[in-house]
Amino acid sequence: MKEPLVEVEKVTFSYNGEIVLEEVNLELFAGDFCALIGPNGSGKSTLLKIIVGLLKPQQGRVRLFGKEIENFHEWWRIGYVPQKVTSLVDPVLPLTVAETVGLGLQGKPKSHGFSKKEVILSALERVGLADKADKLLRELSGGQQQRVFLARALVGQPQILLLDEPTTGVDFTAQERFYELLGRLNREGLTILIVTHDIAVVDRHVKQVACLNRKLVFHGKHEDFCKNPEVCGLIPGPHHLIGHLH
Ligand SMILES: Nc1ncnc2c1ncn2[C@@H]1O[C@H](COP(=O)(O)OP(=O)(O)OP(=O)(O)O)[C@@H](O)[C@H]1O
Repeated sequence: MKEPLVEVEKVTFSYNGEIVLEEVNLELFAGDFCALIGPNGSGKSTLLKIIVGLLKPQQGRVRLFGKEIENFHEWWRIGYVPQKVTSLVDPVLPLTVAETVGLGLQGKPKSHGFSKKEVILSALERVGLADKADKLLRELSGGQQQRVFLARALVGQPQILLLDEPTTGVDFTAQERFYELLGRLNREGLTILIVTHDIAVVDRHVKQVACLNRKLVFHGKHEDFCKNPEVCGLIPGPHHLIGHLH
C-alpha cells in the first residue's frame, strides 16, 4: 500500500487554552495537489505550522515520510512558503534575489557536482526569474517577489511544498501565472498543499480540497465538495457557478 508523505493523526491544538484544531486527521500522498480551505480563523495556518514543526500539538501525532516528526531531520525535503512572506521584504536591506533564494539552502546537504550559484540559478529558472538573480529583491513587483520566495522554498529540491496564501496582494494575472507554475511543478512530481481563499482559482488547478473548520470537515475531490451544501456553504465563492474542469 502507498505510504502517505504527510500523516496528521488526531491532532488537537490550542493557543492559551483555546482550541483551534480538534482531532484533525489529514494524509497527503505523493502527487497530491490539495487546497486547504476554510473560514477565517479556522486553523489553516496553524495546521501548516504544525506540519513544518514550528508548533507542537498538545495531542495527536504527525509523521513525515513515514517518520515521527520528533525523529525527522531532513527538513530540506519540505519547502514552506509562510503567510505574508513578501511583507517581510525589507525596504532598506540590500538583499539580492539570488541571496534570498540561497537562504533556502540552509541545512541542505551539498548537491554533488553543482555549485551553490548553479543550484540557485536553477531554482530561479523554474520560476521564470533567472534574469533577475542580481537584482535587489525590494525592486521586484509583488508577484515577482512571490516567485522568489517560491524559488527559496524549491532550492533545496523538496518533495513536498506547503504554501500559506501565497498570492495575497498580487493581481489576477500574477495569481493565474503562479497557479499555472504550481500546476507544472505538480505534474513534474511535487506534492503540494496550499492554503488559499481563491476558490475560483482553486477550481481550475488543484486535484483535492481539504476543508477545515476547527475539525477537518471535508477531504476529497473538489466536485464532491460542491455536492455537499453543508460544508460548501462554509466557503463563500462561486462553487455552484464554476464547473470542475479536470
Ligand atoms: N500566536 C497566536 N496566539 C494566539 N492565538 C492565535 C495565534 N495564532 C493564531 N491564533 C488564533 O487561532 C485561530 C486560528 O488561526 P489560524 O491563523 O490558524 O487560522 P486561519 O484559518 O489560517 O485564518 P485566516 O484564513 O484568517 O488566515 C484564530 O482564532 C487566531 O486568532
